[in-house]
Amino acid sequence: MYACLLLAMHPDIQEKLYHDVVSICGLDDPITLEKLPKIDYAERIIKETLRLFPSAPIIGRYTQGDLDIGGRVIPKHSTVYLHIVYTHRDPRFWQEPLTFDPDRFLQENASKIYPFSYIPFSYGSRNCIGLRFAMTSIKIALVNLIRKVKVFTDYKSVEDVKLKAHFLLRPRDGWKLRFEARN
Ligand code: HEM
Repeated sequence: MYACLLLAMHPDIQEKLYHDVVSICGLDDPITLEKLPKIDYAERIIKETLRLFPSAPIIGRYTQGDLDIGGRVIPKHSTVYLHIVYTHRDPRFWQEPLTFDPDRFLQENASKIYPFSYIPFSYGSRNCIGLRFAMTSIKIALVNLIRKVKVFTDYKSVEDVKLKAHFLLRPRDGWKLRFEARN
């Protein structure tokens, strides 16, 4: 849904994705696993969407011992919350953090991404085991949708979308999305 919102706010990116998808998969051909890697623009769009709107906005950890982070000590038996949204929008790590730019995830730009500044699926031994399944299913859903419909929204910018965190990240004022069939 957030990818739809961002594509609706950026019709140029939506059109580029549409043309990429149609040139690789046609209007009705099944989206096969062989074709999926070729639609790398969709993958970059999803990665950039998960940067701006990580579905799991906050994760928690419990310290089993004192934890020294650059001279600041978090005592043992503390619960620590990591705010993924803030990390993903931190201007120390991301240039123009609120700009939707899928090309941040082009292979040649990947080296500029500061380590651990991008953690939509967390990191380490307890990271998301559904990562690949999630990326593949989101990609298939998005690609299928975008070749059939155009998406519109009343939101003008990322800043416009006020957030609330239930268990998952939600837009406080609703999705404000409209879909129109392509002919
Ligand atoms: C966009 C989709 C998804 C996102 C952004 C996401 C994100 C995350 C994050 C951030 C964590 C770490 C939680 C923590 O460290 O406390 C996590 C854990 C987990 N995720 Fe996902 N997830 C997604 C989809 C899925 C799917 C589709 C599945 C299952 C098919 C799944 C299964 C799990 C499981 C089982 C864990 C716990 C792993 C553990 O504790 O060892 N997730 N996910």
